[in-house]
Amino acid sequence: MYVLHEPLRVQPKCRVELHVHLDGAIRPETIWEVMRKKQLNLPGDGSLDDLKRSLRVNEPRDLLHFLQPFSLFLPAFRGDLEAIERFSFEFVEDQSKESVAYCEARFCPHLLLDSQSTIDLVNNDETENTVGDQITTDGSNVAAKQILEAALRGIQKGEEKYNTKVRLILCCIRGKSEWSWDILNLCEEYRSRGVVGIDIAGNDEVAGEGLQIEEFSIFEKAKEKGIHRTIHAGEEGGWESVKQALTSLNAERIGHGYRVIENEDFYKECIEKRVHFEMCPHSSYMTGAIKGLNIPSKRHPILRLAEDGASFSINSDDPTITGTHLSEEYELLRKWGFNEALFTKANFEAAYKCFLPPEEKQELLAELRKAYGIISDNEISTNDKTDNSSRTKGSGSPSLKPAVKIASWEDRTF
Ligand SMILES: O=c1[nH]cnc2c1ncn2[C@@H]1O[C@H](CO)[C@@H](O)[C@H]1O
Repeated sequence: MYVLHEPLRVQPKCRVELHVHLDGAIRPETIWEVMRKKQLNLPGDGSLDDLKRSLRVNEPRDLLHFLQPFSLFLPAFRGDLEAIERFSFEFVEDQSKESVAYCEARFCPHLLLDSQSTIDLVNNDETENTVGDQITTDGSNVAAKQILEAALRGIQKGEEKYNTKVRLILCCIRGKSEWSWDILNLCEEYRSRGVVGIDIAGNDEVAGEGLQIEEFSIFEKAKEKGIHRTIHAGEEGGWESVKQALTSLNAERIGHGYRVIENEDFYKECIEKRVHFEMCPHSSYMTGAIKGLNIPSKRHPILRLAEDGASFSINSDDPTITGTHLSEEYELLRKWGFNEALFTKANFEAAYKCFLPPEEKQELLAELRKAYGIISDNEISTNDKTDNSSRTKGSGSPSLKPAVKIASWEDRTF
């Protein structure tokens, strides 16, 4: 139960976001400027409006289609440390405006290697590869390490200015196993310098055979080394991919995971084990994840998770592509009947499940308690905090039950 000194309100620094792609959250204005400066082909008549239209995915199709716009704008940033630092800095400013106290942003430095290592994720068309610390003699080939450091510089400057804490998760990419060891090494090397975890993103269709044997050993190693792990699963892949992420890949959290509800027994097991799901409402439509759900009910899985007291967070995924930010995610959920108690719970869940070291996690929790006017930790009915035996089936508190008004995604209003 929540004890409040005053009515809940969205005030600065009361949200925690765990799933947003740094390269999927670049401002269209910045993309436009950088592309113009480099005289790269802009879509349509070259205006910012036409670029925005091309970046945004409006029709729910599939993940492949959803990821298409990345090939339009990522080349503009490849190997450009200044531009990478800039969008990372701007990212923190944008997060601060979204009332975010703490955020874990993810990206794959290798996707931003310069043009010598051009890779088109959508067409899987690659010319040449470089890894971690290779730099050509003329200095033109920027290494993954430098890309990462540029992002970290931008983030640090942003943090100092806007007082929103941001840490990075580095993504392995499906079908790009050759980068994965390098990514693990970067996670280890930069663990006390802003990197808090490892992920697997990308598209199964491009990868063809899905995960390679590499990923299994890498995630085993990550566990051994105490590197935190989250994995994209149950978005395009079925509930089995969630199971694989948890059992074979040692995932601590699941990126998306909507399709977990396709298997009732496994879903219940996840609830019992307090598996955390990083939910991204708008993108869940645009990637076709919701359309493809193999369940009789037409309700969005987040409503089910909320009712069942599951551990989940609310996230924006790829604002550049969806055209929506965190506030719009909250707005959508509010239309579906989410109340302030549910939002509060989701933010505390995110804080408990975040990858910060224990001391910093405690600081974050204290900051949240202050923001929400909560007196004591014992009053917070989040899953990690509460003794399970004292919780009834469901959220544990009637006040946390959403009064779901819009129950089917056919009724959704964007
Ligand atoms: O929803 C998603 N599912 C899977 N992969 C994604 C999603 N959004 C972005 N990326 C991929 O992750 C890379 C690193 O940030 C992005 O470049 C994009 O290709």
